Amino acid sequence: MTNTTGDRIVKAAKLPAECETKDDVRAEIDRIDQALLALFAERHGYVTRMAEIKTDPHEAYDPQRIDSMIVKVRRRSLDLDLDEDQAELIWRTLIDWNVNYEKGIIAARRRAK
Ligand SMILES: C=C(O[C@@H]1C=C(C(=O)O)C=C[C@H]1O)C(=O)O
Repeated sequence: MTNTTGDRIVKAAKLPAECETKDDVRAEIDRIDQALLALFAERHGYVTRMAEIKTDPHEAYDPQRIDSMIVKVRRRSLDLDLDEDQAELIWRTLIDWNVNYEKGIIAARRRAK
């Protein structure tokens, strides 16, 4: 299911306005978190593959790629009425972790040679 801008959205069992109790809200949050986790896991598979393709630990940090991603994240947050700073913080935290993850994989592979 996608929205008008072509973004994949998770079908809500209840829309926010239809939630009458805290448990109603939490059930929907849990449903979305489950979908987010699956997407994070899928994304991580590509980050791992990227670590296999890169040959130098210094390649792990790609500032141009990161800057372009943050521009897109902030712009799409605006379109989705999400706080841009919150979105940027989430993505920078994710990317920072991935950079260190990639560095570790690349460095370990080089040591093993
Ligand atoms: C996945 C990559 O490696 C790093 C991790 C990134 C990410 O988690 O999106 C983005 C840039 C890189 O610093 C990449 O170079 O595209």
